[in-house]
Amino acid sequence: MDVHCQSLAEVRANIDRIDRQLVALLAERGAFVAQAARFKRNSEEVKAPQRVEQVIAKVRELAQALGANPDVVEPVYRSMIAAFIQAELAEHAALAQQPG
Ligand SMILES: C=C(O[C@@H]1C=C(C(=O)O)C=C[C@H]1O)C(=O)O
Repeated sequence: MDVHCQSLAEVRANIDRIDRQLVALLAERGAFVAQAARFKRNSEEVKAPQRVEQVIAKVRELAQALGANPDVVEPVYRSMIAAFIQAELAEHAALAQQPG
């Protein structure tokens, strides 16, 4: 991180720029999470707790490698995945209502 801001406004402009990128990535990630529902038989498979722990371990390693704080990244990811699981459960229930 080599940008040294000269004002709070400059800090916030950078945060706003990054938030736009993050939300775009969340939209893309969410679309793939929704597709996962098609390949699962029940809500336990939707929740996939072993996969959650794999993702957490992976992003903690990535955080170390990329200069992020793993103790910030982990709770952010746990919260994000919990919300995605709720959306995937809703998608799974909607698919179960469809004929065929
Ligand atoms: C997308 C999946 O479904 C859920 C969402 C996950 C995620 O957001 O990374 C991980 C595991 C599951 O809880 C999956 O099983 O891969």
